[in-house]
Amino acid sequence: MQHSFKKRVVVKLGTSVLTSGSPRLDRAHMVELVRQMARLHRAGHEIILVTSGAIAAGREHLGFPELSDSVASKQMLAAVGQSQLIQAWEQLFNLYGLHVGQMLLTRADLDDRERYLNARDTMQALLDNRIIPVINENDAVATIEIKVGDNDNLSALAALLAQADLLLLLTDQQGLFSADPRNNPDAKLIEQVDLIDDDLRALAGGSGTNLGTGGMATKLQAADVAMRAGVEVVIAAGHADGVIEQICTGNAIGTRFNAAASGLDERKRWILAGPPPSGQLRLDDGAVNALCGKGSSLLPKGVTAVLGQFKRGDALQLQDQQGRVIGRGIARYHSDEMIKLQGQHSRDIETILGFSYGPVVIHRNDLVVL
Ligand SMILES: Nc1ncnc2c1ncn2[C@@H]1O[C@H](COP(=O)(O)OP(=O)(O)O)[C@@H](O)[C@H]1O
Ligand SMILES: N[C@@H](CCC(=O)OP(=O)(O)O)C(=O)O
Repeated sequence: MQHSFKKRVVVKLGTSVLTSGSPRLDRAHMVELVRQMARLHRAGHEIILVTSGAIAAGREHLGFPELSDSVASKQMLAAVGQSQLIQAWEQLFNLYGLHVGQMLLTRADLDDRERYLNARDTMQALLDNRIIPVINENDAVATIEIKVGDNDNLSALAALLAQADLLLLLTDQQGLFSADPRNNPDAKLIEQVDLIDDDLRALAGGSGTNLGTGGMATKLQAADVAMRAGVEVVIAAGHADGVIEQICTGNAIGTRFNAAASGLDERKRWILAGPPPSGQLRLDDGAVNALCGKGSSLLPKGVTAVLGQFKRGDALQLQDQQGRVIGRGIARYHSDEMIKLQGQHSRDIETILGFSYGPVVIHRNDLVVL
């Protein structure tokens, strides 16, 4: 095996790959995937596994019980299945003398900066000790409000948390096609993507089965976040021969999303990964140019509208006059204060509010332009 440089790789295995489309975990195929990951690990790469399949494994372990479609039933299946799943991974990696460490995450663990840093430190400690982090969403306890909701987006967040070089989204298709190949036999594989725009998003449908969550749509969301943070992304078939090794050694396979030229620093990765926006700011053209072109901070003068209720420290979405999203940032002022400051000069902040947290409403260190 030829390896140009040692990579930190997040491998996301969808339910579709782990069950091979059947109602059971396909343990024979899991062995093959572990063999590839273990070989890469031995060659010096660092592997982080994001595994789906807890709910499928729970169903299988309980003998396919007749259950209602309630959240509680799914949580019960996830609780049973997650322990089956982690045992399977532990046993399989043990065959190669490797240990795994389980990290069950929810969005709440990543939104809060303190908890995000804790999770990052745990991941780093596992990797420093050559242990394979095995990640899934904490489905057994996570309610809809605090869930990431799908493992594609969760794996992108894991890639940001770990500052990975590469994210592999392995699924039951060869990659992203010009239409869902399940209903469009003429659909063509898209081999290379430099920019994810609305036209591309329109091609990506939901899951074609009731096993997977999110389909290609969530894979594109994940790829978008990861590539902006400087992580290369490949969507490929989990059953293609030696797929993980092939991708890690640079072979063209599946759909490759080129990473943005420069990665983001640690705090900006968290802004991108972390909190869903609590509100929006609409900006005038001058402010949009200053942010996008010159990397400036946002001054109150450039804000034309304040939408939503937010506190100082909350994440905000930034839009241009046409409502297009141009970035994300952390608010320096409360929404009530921001309303009073919009369109005003920075030197008047103290007079208007009776205090000041400084002349900018979002500092450039707290800002990610998309
Ligand atoms: N443009 C597209 N290209 C490829 N697959 C697509 C596309 N649009 C929708 N899909 C569907 O996405 C499915 C893969 O996602 P999903 O079922 O969530 O699997 P996983 O368990 O691997 O996450 C495919 O089986 C396919 O039916
Ligand atoms: N966390 C869930 C899987 C959620 C999910 O996104 O599934 P998939 O689309 O198959 O990657 C589970 O372990 O069953």
